[in-house]
This record gives sequence, structure tokens and C-alpha cells, in this order.
Amino acid sequence: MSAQILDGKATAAAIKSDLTVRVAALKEKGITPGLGTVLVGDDPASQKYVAGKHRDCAQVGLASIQRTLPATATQEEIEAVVRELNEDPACTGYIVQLPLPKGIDENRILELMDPAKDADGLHPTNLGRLVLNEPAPLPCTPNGIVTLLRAHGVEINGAEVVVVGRGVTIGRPMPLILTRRSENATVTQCHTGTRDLSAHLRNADIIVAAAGVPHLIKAEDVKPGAAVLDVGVSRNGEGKILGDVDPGVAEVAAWISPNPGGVGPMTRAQLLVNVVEAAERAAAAL
Ligand SMILES: Nc1nc2c(c(=O)[nH]1)N[C@@H](CN(C=O)c1ccc(C(=O)N[C@@H](CCC(=O)O)C(=O)O)cc1)CN2
Repeated sequence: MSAQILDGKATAAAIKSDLTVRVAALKEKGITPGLGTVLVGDDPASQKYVAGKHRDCAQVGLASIQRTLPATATQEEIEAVVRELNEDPACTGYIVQLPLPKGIDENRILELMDPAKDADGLHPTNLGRLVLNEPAPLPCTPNGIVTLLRAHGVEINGAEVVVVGRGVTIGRPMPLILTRRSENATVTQCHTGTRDLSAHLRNADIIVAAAGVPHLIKAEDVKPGAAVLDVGVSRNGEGKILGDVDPGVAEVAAWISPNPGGVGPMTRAQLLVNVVEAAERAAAAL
């Protein structure tokens, strides 16, 4: 078997094309949504992701606001920027690029954000709304994964899903989204404390690999016909991305997301969706 590609680039392009029309409609009503980003430090990957987010904004017609602080920025300096964006009417939604430098209390920064402007869906209020099944912006990568699977007709309803990883951007929220009635999957969450990862993986119809361990998932761990989403990003000496999924998995799986070109572009597209949806809700309330 040679797996079919879960094409994140093409799916994200279709989403952005739809958003371009919706942003134009908002502008006709006098509303220009704007995405803010807060980038702290000089991590090349984070710089690249944030630059991509601003390129996307330009592409769909969103305004964008960039705040960049040095790696030496203090907790108080970062909090001051968050307070400023909370108050800035031009910024309808924003994100704080993660991870923040060592020594910064990331949770305190997230908690300080105005939940109404949380474009990442990572504010505790919005994560709580997800738990309560109330409307909220959804974390971008997990939501992007669901959208990617749906776009390719992969059955989620009733599927056995194994999520590998428990980080705040993917691992924690992914099961919350997949177990909603609208998705209706059964989810097992695995992590570094899991005793027999292979045993869980071999039972999965869908694997979401977000461990950050290069080539952790091998062909022999995967049930023939499964869909495998490679979310992990490690880099070799030349900066080339090494995903969590071994290339041999493509011979066993029915569906596989390339990395790059799979979940990454979907993360960015879903962020734009959150910003535009928030602006549409605000416009409807006028
Ligand atoms: N505040 C947040 N921080 C982080 C998030 C997040 O959702 N919110 N997720 C990741 C990084 N991320 C978004 O910020 C992200 C990761 C990857 C991509 C992407 O387009 N990747 C490309 C490859 C780019 C490359 O060559 O390096 C791809 O997969 O094709 C976009 C956004 C952690 N932080």
C-alpha cells in the first residue's frame, strides 16, 4: 500500500480563498479584522511561523500588527505588550507565539490575554468553554487536523484515535475536540509515561503524532489502512524538518500528512478562521 496524501497546502489554500471573500464582505460593512502577534526572542522556527502568519493576513486582506521583543524581555515587559493589545481596537484577535523563553511564566501570559481576542483558543476561559461544549475559538492545530481529515473524507465518527503527546497547543486540546458529539471519536492519549505505545498505536484508525521525537512511529506500529498525522517538528543539523513518523509508514497507512506541507499550513489557516469568525460575530452583534 502507498498512502494517499492529506494535502495541507491545498486544503489551506481553499480555506484562505473562502476567507478572502468573507473579509471583503466585512470590509464593506466598515470592519477590517486585524491579527496581532507577540514574538519574544530569536528562535528561527518561531520567527518563520510568525512571518508566515503575517503573509497569510496580507493574502486574505486582514490587517496585521506585529510586536517583537528581545529574548531578554522580562515577564513585566511581555505582560505590558499583552495589556496594550487587549486595549488596541485595531487588533481584533492576537496570539502569543509559543514557546516563550525559559524563565517566563507562559500560563500567566495566556491568562492575561482578553479571551475575546484569543485567536489561538488557548486562554483558560476558551479551553474551559471547549470542555463545557460552548462556542469558543478552537486551538489551531487540533482544529486544523479535523478539517484536514474531513476535507479528504477520512471517517472520524466512531474511529479509534491515538494522540501521542500532551502539550498545550495539540495534545491536550486534541481529545477534547475529537470526543465532541460532532466528531464522535474514541480517543486514547499516549505520552512519555505510556507503557506500551506500540500496542495502542496498532489499534488506531487515526494516529496524531505530536511527540516531537524524530521517526518515533514505525511501519510495524501502524494498522494497515490507518490515517497518520505527523505533527512533530524536530530538525537535523541542516535545519531540515524530521517528523514523528518514519517514512516507511507510508507503505502501511491509507492516509498520511506530509511534514512539511500537512498540518503546518492547516494551523495557519485555522488561525485566520478564528480571527474572521470573531469579527463576523462582532459584526452580527452591531
Ligand atoms: N501561539 C502558538 N504557538 C505555537 C503554535 C500555535 O498554534 N500557537 N503552534 C506551533 C507553531 N506553529 C504555529 O504557531 C506553526 C507550525 C508550523 C507551521 C508551518 O506552516 N509549517 C510548515 C513548515 C515551515 C518550515 O519549513 O519550518 C509546514 O508544515 O509545511 C505553521 C505554524 C508552536 N507554537
